[in-house]
Amino acid sequence: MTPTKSESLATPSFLTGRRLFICLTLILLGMAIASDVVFKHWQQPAISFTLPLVGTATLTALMGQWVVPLLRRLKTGQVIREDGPQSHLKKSGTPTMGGIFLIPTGLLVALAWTGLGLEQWPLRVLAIALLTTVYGGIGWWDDWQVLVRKSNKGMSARLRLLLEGGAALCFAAWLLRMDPTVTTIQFSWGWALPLGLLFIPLAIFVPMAEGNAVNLTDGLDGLAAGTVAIALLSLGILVAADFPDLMILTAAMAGACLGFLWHNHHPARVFMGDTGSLALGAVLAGIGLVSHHLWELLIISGLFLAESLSVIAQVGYYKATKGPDGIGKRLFKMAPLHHHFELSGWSELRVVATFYLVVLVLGFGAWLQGILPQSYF
Ligand SMILES: CC(=O)N[C@H]1[C@@H](OP(=O)(O)OP(=O)(O)OC[C@H]2O[C@@H](n3ccc(=O)[nH]c3=O)[C@H](O)[C@@H]2O)O[C@H](CO)[C@@H](O)[C@@H]1O[C@H](C)C(=O)N[C@@H](C)C(=O)N[C@H](CCC(=O)N[C@@H](CCC[C@@H](N)C(=O)O)C(=O)N[C@H](C)C(=O)N[C@H](C)C(=O)O)C(=O)O
Ligand SMILES: CC(C)=CCC/C(C)=C/CC/C(C)=C/CC/C(C)=C/CC/C(C)=C/CC/C(C)=C/CC/C(C)=C\CC/C(C)=C\CC/C(C)=C\CC/C(C)=C\CC/C(C)=C\COP(=O)(O)O
Ligand SMILES: [Mg+2]
Repeated sequence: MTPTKSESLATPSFLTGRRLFICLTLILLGMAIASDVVFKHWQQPAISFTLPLVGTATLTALMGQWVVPLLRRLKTGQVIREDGPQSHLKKSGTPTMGGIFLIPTGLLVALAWTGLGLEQWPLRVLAIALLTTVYGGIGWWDDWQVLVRKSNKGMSARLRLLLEGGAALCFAAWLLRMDPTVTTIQFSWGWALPLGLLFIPLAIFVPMAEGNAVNLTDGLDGLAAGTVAIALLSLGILVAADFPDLMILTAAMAGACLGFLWHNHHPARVFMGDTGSLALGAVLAGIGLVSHHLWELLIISGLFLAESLSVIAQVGYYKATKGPDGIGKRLFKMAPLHHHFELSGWSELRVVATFYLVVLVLGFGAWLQGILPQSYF
């Protein structure tokens, strides 16, 4: 029987959450192995993508076997917002705060691996781990407030942005002392932009932007963990040559996302919550800032940027078009962007698979634009 329009828009029959998870695992493994071959990491296995990726993925998946039931017992069931997509109401009660095992596992493996494997004190990894932990703590507090208040109103947005900004400022201060050359933004084709002290507001903006953007993206089963895993590996490939410690951090955190996806792929048994999403944005931002790869990070983060811009545009347009009745107009069926596709008849799986593809293309584009000869521009 031919599928109706909505069914054909919904999910291709072969696509299931588990198959999408397996497909993503194979893609990430392929990216890691190919990069290890190109960089000849086999000569020194401690410095590789594949081993920390696989090791952390396995560890995180095993951790989840214990933590997910614990979160369920602790009644950390997600409060689903009434004004979100109605299709999400059936997710009510899914344990959230899954970031409490995703983030520490990835960071601890990265610290141990770089400390032992590189025989150097992983100061850069430690600083990024600290920023990530603070952002995860802010997210955890927000998740906790939501659970305690049984409403989707967490910590006030103002307080949250203040705490995020403060943490980012401390990180920026450390970074400027550690590496004053970081104030010159490197673009491709030899272009550079010396920002001087203007680097400080940018360095505050990036972690806040990435953290909140990943938080907004964290709205469908497996969406945030999968897209961030791709983004991390894509960034890791770009920094591998000059920053082996940061390469290992990207592989470990991508592995943690992959292990988390074992529990979070559709239908999700756990959500990462703001605990995980804010932290994952922070780790992306920290690596981009420390490695002088903000331009490439911006390209790789294109989907996260689109999700944020969709919210900003929707709210701004709604407020600008409010009539006497206080009702405004909408640019999208619903923001963030993934909800717009859901309300357009796409199944959750179809949106997630498409968004994975988008981030893969962006990651490839970030790499390609860096190797194109300068003569082209
Ligand atoms: C504000 C925002 O963007 N929130 C999004 C963000 O929420 P967050 O708290 O981080 O979400 P959680 O992490 O707590 O929950 C995640 C949920 O995601 C699912 N999930 C997660 C992980 C996973 O593995 N699987 C999953 O399935 C699960 O359901 C979880 O519960 O991120 C969320 C995830 O992406 C987004 O869903 C949140 O977006 C919601 C829908 C939202 O409110 N977005 C706004 C941009 C918005 O306004 N959207 C409207 C639709 C809602 C609406 O009509 N709102 C009214 C009332 C607004 C007033 C109130 N929200 C407020 O803050 O004052 C409305 O009038 N909105 C219009 C557009 C508006 O702008 N009004 C302004 C404020 C005004 O002046 O009136 C839309 O786009 O139409
Ligand atoms: C866009 C950009 C680069 C701006 C720079 C801003 C700045 C301060 C610059 C100062 C220095 C200067 C003058 C620079 C000029 C030269 C320049 C711009 C160089 C560029 C160098 C470069 C390549 C930078 C790239 C940096 C980078 C990687 C950016 C990441 C972009 C991204 C992924 C997202 C951006 C999102 C965005 C447009 C704004 C985010 C605003 C923000 C911090 C938070 C808003 C969050 C939001 C939309 C909604 C809040 C609701 C929520 C998150 C949750 C729900 O809340 P509740 O329901 O639980 O209450
Ligand atoms: Mg959230």
